[in-house]
Amino acid sequence: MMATSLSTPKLTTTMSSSPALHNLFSKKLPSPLSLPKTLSSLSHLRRTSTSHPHHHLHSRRRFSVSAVDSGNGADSARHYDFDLFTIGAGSGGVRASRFAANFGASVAVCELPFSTISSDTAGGVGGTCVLRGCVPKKLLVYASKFAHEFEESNGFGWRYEIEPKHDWSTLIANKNAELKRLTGIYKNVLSNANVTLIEGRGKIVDPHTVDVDGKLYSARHILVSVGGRPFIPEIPGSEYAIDSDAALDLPTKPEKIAIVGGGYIAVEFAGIFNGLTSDVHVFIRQKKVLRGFDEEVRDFVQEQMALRGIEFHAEESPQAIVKAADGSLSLKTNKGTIEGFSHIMFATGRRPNTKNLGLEAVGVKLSKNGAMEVDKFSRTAVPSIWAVGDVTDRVNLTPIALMEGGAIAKTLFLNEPTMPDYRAVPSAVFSQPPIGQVGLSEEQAVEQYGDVDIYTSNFRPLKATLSGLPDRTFMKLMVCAKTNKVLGLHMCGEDSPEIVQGFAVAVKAGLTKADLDSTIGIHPTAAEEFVTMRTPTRKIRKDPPSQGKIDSDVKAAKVAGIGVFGMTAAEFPESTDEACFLLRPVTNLSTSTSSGIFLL
Ligand SMILES: NC(=O)C1=CN([C@@H]2O[C@H](COP(=O)(O)OP(=O)(O)OC[C@H]3O[C@@H](n4cnc5c(N)ncnc54)[C@H](OP(=O)(O)O)[C@@H]3O)[C@@H](O)[C@H]2O)C=CC1
Ligand SMILES: N[C@@H](CCC(=O)N[C@@H](CSSC[C@H](NC(=O)CC[C@H](N)C(=O)O)C(=O)NCC(=O)O)C(=O)NCC(=O)O)C(=O)O
Repeated sequence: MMATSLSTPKLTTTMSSSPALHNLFSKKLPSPLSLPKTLSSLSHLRRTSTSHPHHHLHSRRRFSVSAVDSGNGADSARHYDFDLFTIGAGSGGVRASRFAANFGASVAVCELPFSTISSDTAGGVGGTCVLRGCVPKKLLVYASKFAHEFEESNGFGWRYEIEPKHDWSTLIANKNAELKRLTGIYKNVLSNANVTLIEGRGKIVDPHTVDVDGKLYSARHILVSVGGRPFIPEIPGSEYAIDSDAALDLPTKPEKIAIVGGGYIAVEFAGIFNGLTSDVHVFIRQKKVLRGFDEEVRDFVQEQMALRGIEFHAEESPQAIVKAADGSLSLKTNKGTIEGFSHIMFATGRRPNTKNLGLEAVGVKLSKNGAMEVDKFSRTAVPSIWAVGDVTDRVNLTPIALMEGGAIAKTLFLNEPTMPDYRAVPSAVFSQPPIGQVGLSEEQAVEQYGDVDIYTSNFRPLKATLSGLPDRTFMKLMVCAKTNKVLGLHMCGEDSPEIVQGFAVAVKAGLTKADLDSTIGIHPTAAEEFVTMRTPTRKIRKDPPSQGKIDSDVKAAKVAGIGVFGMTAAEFPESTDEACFLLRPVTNLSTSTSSGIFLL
């Protein structure tokens, strides 16, 4: 999976609203009271199966044929083929389906046949993350990193009799074999959970019926988890462009590639192809990459990538692609034409995969970019139809789809109405060097809190002293001047995703700067910098202390709670910090333009 974007808004404390955040928070929740009464019978069955694990299947059957009012428009006397029918076996769909089955529900999931490239007729169990996103991308990142490591090794005394050569076809064949293994594993995961897998294209024909290639299946609940697809803007010659699906499965290595876009996918693939020794040009319509990320991190990563040989073309928008007689491609932009590309890749965002699913006909509401609109429990306007993952265009990341899928299963089949928790979502960009981050950027922290202490460390890592390469590492903390809470923690440098995952636990648990100061470093590591930053690089104070406007706002928030669009104070986290972390994920939402919290 890849769940979604960088058109990230500047957060404000006003009522200005991000469409995506609005989606996330403004929907009126069908009262938990209207959740299926079947929940109580399921909960009973679950207890039965817990005490007698081997009675699990028996329990499931009894549940699936039970005729109980579902409170979701289901006919109480009706028999359904399944309690849950899931369309799409990606991260969110697999998670929801197998958890629901473990909770005693009878579950089917339909998915298209396996292919490395998605289309209207091909997909595969595992979905975007496993087959066309996170996993193959990371494998290619691993492949490409060796080039830098070979270079680093020289300063440590390594000599190669011949230059290491890379064999593209070995990499792609091994990667594809791994994808086939993984799709097999995911099929087993489903069958071990007693989920029925149906191969084919699902289309909703009524609120309780799915048509899979002409065969009808009825279900008490339908879950749509079909993900998204790469989006290429229509410009003359766009048929010559490749997207990320194709870029992960090219028959030959690009000699010279143009990558259009400055988001996650663009910077990750720029690193991949650069490491594998292609000549890489990145075209961004902004001044710099990764809109929505911390400004210093954006500058730093772009500078480091440029030092490794990637050429950035800032403020250049694509206008046309022309194919020459020799097969080479030219990219025409607002600033001129660059010739001689073997490949032109567009990494210009992804769109929800909602075409031809029958959604609008049954009353499901779609947003302007085709995303399914859902409430805080991932339920659509049609009470029996639910959606999770990238198809809802909330926070388009695999772990979020997993969380949403797990929450649905609990809500429907464990009698535990569960809202996904979007606070302090950490994320990484597997650029080279990679980025890890959790919480607010400096810009967001200042916007939300006013008085913020910024700690930064920009250093030459130990490894670079002998490698002689110009590699540096950048780390940054945003600390609330009033509460001492760590509002944001960012790192760009080797291993930063691995390092930040650990710190994200602490940030979610309410990490303060004092906690960091009292922690002993592990020496010598890059990570120890986070516990040895003693002096703020700068202290930002929005108002003179006596005027105290921000002070009183923050106090008000603490006393009265915080609202985020449609959420009531009761539903919302009590602390200001949590509210701001809740907003953080919008940096991953492609359609957002602005967002905010308001104080009650
Ligand atoms: N490591 C991870 O967690 C990863 C996550 N993902 C997920 O996948 C989603 C899709 O990634 P990605 O495709 O990079 O999308 P993003 O939305 O992150 O970035 C799209 C980029 O394309 C630019 N762009 C959009 N339209 C045009 C256009 N018409 N002409 C020129 N430039 C354009 C945008 O510019 P502008 O900034 O001006 O809008 C932006 O730089 C991400 O949102 C992310 O959540 C993907 C890969 C890895
Ligand atoms: N994190 C490790 C392991 C990677 C990993 O988790 N690999 C996955 C495949 S890709 S990842 C695909 C993704 N899985 C996950 O994200 C794993 C999630 C975590 N373990 C958890 O339980 O939350 C997913 O779609 N999950 C659906 C679901 O869990 O229901 C796997 O299944 N490996 C088995 C194997 O190799 O034998 C790494 O990066 O090295």
